[in-house]
Amino acid sequence: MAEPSSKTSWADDVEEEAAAAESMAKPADTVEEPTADDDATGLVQNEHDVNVTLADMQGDADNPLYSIKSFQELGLNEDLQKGLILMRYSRPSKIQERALPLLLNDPPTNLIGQSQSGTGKTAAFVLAMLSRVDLSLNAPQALCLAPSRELARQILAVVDNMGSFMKIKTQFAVPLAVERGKTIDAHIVVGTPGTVLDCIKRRVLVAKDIRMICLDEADNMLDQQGLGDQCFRVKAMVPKNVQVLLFSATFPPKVVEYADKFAPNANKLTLKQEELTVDGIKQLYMDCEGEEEKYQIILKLYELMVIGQSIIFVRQRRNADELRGRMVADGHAVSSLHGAFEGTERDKVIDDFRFGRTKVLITTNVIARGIDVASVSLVVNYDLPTLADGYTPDFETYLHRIGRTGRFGRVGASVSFVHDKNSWEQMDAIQRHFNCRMSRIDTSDWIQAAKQIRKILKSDKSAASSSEQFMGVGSGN
Ligand SMILES: Nc1ncnc2c1ncn2[C@@H]1O[C@H](COP(=O)(O)OP(=O)(O)OP(=O)(O)O)[C@@H](O)[C@H]1O
Repeated sequence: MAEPSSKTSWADDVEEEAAAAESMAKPADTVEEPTADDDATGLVQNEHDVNVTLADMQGDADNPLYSIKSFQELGLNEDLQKGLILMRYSRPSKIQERALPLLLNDPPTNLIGQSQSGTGKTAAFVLAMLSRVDLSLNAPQALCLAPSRELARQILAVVDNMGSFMKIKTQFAVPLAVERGKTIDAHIVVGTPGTVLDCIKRRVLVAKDIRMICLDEADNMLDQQGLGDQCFRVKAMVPKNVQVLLFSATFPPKVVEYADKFAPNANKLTLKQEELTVDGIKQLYMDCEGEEEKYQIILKLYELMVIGQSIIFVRQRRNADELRGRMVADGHAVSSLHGAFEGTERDKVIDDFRFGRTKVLITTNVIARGIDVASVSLVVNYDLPTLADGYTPDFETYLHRIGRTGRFGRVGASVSFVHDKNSWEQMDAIQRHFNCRMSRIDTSDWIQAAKQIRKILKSDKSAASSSEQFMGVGSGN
């Protein structure tokens, strides 16, 4: 495996997980890893302030949510169909409609699935996992790996909800979540790679019946030194004929090699670079005089606007702590979340936000990917995302960050702050990379600026991407 690239603070947060798992006490009875030569949480969320006209979008052939088939036609069993009714999913999105037949076909074939943020990739792989497990066998059969505790927890909730009418047993596998001295007999295990690897090595998780392994945010995991290595080690410890699923909104060229190695001969559902952005997310920017003015502008934004829920992304943990401290001192009710928080503390912060008890969340890249809170209508890039050098723009993270709004056809806006030569260059590069244009919000006239943002957030229908289409469906394309 080639040297993975170094990433931003997101990497710090997830690598902590890896380190924590490694440091868990190892009883003598551990499983030897093959060498390289061997080949309920019941989360629900509030949806206030969100308008969506799904029927129109699902009938529009150019929309990522478009579908021509029903879930029944996709051959899902009755219990799963009941689960979908419970979750109020009436029609599959394009990625669900395309991926499910490929995933459920026999003999099982690997799949690399790409689709824009918020278009329902989770349901696609969760339905596949739930369809493949044999409930009469009380042993782990499907593993789902995600890069953060929050995302693993969210996926687990989807498995539990969708599987409500099945006698499915699930297990959360993140640091300290697996009870000491117990062997995992759950059918589906969802966790972070370090903990899952540790469970297998300690024989807490017996991997011989694993038939499916799914990586969510696969590009991010395979691209990172610690996580990528752990994912490959987990895969080396499950049966060789396992069906591998890789899902993400982004698969940058530098990761394609790892993806092909991890999921050989896969069917591929991919997007072109210019199809990656969701048009329902209006991308804006604000021109700030300097670092201090960024703060004055964020205050103004929250004073003048009534925003459903919003996420403010900053570069590092200390920036999150500082910004939160200042905003709280200035009378704003904001919370913050980053990798230095303890597990249960992290759960509380994210749950408070998910249930609408808090409205503004300041965070690092730790929740840039996958987190699904429907009523987030604004994402602020207080600091634009960069690679570890602090200068090169991190295109994928930008896309995932803004994708925390505009979920499944909803309308949302992102505002990026630019304040110096570097941030201007980064913004330019992002626009060129995605062939998109960010609109300027004039902060010298706040009445106008507030009107402009309000108009965007109030529009009741997104113009979801018109150029979206899947390419290269077929083995090994
Ligand atoms: N067929 C459907 N009908 C209605 N809602 C759906 C359907 N499929 C998914 N959703 C909802 O759409 C939202 C986004 O789905 P999901 O989180 O799976 O997106 P994603 O593609 O994985 O996004 P990301 O790239 O950000 O991880 C969720 O709230 C989910 O419940």
